Amino acid sequence: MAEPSTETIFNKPKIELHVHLDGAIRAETILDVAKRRGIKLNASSGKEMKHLCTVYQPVKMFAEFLAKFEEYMPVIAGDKEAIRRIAYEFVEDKSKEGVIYVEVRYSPHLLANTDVEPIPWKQEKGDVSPDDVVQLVNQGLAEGEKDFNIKARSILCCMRHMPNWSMKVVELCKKYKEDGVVGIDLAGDETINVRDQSCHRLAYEEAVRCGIHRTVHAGEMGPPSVVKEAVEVLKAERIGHGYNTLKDQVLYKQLREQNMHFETCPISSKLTGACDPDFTKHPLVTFRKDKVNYSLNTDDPLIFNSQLHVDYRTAHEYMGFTEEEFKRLNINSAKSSFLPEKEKKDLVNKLYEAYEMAMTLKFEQCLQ
Ligand SMILES: O=c1[nH]cnc2c1ncn2[C@H]1C[C@H](O)[C@@H](CO)O1
Repeated sequence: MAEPSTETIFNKPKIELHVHLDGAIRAETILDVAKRRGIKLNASSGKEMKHLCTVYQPVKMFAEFLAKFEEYMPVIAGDKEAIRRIAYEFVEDKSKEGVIYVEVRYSPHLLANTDVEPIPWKQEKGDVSPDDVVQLVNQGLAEGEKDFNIKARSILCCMRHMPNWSMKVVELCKKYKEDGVVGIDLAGDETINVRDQSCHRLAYEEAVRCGIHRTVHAGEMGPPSVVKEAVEVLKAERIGHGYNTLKDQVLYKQLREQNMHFETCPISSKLTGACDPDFTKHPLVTFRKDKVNYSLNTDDPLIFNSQLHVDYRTAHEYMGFTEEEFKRLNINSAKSSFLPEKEKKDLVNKLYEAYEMAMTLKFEQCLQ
């Protein structure tokens, strides 16, 4: 199968709802920060660094993909300047891809080196707490918004294997609700056996109680039961990936009727081994045919050595997506964003204008 070309396929304003900040760092920045901090790396150029971080072929085990973060997270974590910088540069990179609104996600704990148990990435104890991380990311995103004329909001991740972090995550979502944090997520390996998931559940219950928007990584590697649990127990409003929902047709029908939003990431899904590498067999083909509510996203562009236009081109070349369908999915993405209602409406109208569509078009019509 030929690789998709790099030409931009949908050169219009786009929305991205599923991208990990720590999976979207510039390779050059990692090198630069490592040099400043005196951290030795097995790479001496941006190109070599990128090579170290990239997954080129579908991995056999999801853990192989997650292990890539170990190559560079010790460089960025615990460094205030680096954390602010990656958030700022992220906004610049997204603006260059034609994204006008992005929701970027990360685990505050995985970038901290104090008030986190255990301290991640074998770091020494330092002075950057999960709370500091959120403030630094907020600053970087806000500066980027000003300089690059795009809107950037964030989602804080709980991690599947770290239920003891989850209550702090929801507390941070509450604390920074007016400062750019729009939702909570549950990321990591869905297939691992965590004995006691009750802390995730309690965190999500608190999120519901406080009006914090909720998404959950589910049905990427895990079975449809994980999706069901995400919706029924964790009250997820969107599903991260969700491909395996198709293996339970009753659940799929129910979620379609609910207009559930699926945050799909085609390139990611091939390289993590979540989906058949033949894109003509991708779950997105079915989602498209059924006019489901979904977005197109990069997930971890550093690790997949990719950019958003590659996902769009893949959808066009292998799945037959048309310009009209790209418009439709972006409008649905805007409508499924975690922005407050008024801002959401403004964003949707901005897209209608950019796409030269009638402003009065209703959501229901758009879904047809
Ligand atoms: O595709 C993914 N599925 C599940 N977890 C993921 C994926 N991409 C990144 N993560 C994890 C690793 C990151 O450190 C964490 C927070 O962004 O989320």
